[in-house]
Amino acid sequence: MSGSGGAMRVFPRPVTFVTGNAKKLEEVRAILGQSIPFQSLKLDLPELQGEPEEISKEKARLAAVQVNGPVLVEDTCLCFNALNGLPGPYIKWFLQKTGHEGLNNLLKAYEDKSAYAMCIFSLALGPEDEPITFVGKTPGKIVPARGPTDFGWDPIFEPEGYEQTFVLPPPHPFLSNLYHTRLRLRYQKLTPIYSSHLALKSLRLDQFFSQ
Ligand SMILES: O=c1[nH]c(=O)c2ncn([C@@H]3O[C@H](COP(=O)(O)OP(=O)(O)OP(=O)(O)O)[C@@H](O)[C@H]3O)c2[nH]1
Ligand SMILES: [Mg+2]
Repeated sequence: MSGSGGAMRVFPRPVTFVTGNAKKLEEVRAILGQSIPFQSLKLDLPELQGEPEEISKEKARLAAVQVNGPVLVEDTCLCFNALNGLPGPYIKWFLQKTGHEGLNNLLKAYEDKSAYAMCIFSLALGPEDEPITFVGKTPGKIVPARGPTDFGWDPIFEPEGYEQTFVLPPPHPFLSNLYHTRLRLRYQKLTPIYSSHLALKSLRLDQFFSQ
C-alpha cells in the first residue's frame, strides 16, 4: 500500500466510519492513523438479522443513505463452533442479557468450547453503490471471564496459542504477546481498507470522487 498521498487520491472525500460504539471507534482510529481521510459519525444503526456478511452489507447501505457519501461500518461477531456459529452477530444481545457467565453456560452441554472472533467491514462508496465486504477471523476458545471487563466479550475469549484472555494486560501491553494477538485481529480489521484501496484504484473510482 502506498503512503497517505496515494490514499488521498483514492479517497478525496473522507470516509465516514459509522458506529455507536466508542471503544470500537477508538481502536479503529488508532489503527487507521493518517492512512485514509477519515471521520466518524455516532449513529445507532438497527441491529439486523441474517448471515453476518449480509447484515454488514445492509448496515453499510443504511449508513450510506444517512451520510450520503462513502462510509465504512464494522460488525463484530463471536461465534461458538458447538452452536454452528451462534451467537455470531447476535453477541451484543446475548452479552447484554446473559453476561459472561451466561455465555459460558451456553456451552456447558458441549465439550467443544472452541470459538472464533470475526470482524466484518463493509465499505460503501455512496447510497447507490454495492458495498464491498471483507472478513477477518481469529480462532480461540470460550473460558470463564478473566481480566478487566471494560470491552464486550474480551474477558471470555482466549485466542489460540495463548493462555490469557483477549484483554490488554497492564502494565506493559505493548510488549506482551497478547497485545500482538489483539493487534493481529485489529490488523484484520484493516485489511479491508487496504484491499478497498486496490479495488477502488482498479475501478478508477478516484475520478468518480473528484467530480
Ligand atoms: O470484547 C470485545 N472485543 C472487541 O473487539 C469488540 N468489538 C465489538 N465488541 C462488542 O461486541 C458486540 C458487537 O456488536 P456490534 O459489532 O454491532 O457493535 P455495536 O453495536 O456496539 O457498535 P456499532 O454496530 O454501532 O458499530 C458489542 O457488544 C460490542 O461492544 C467487542 N467486544
Ligand atoms: Mg451494532
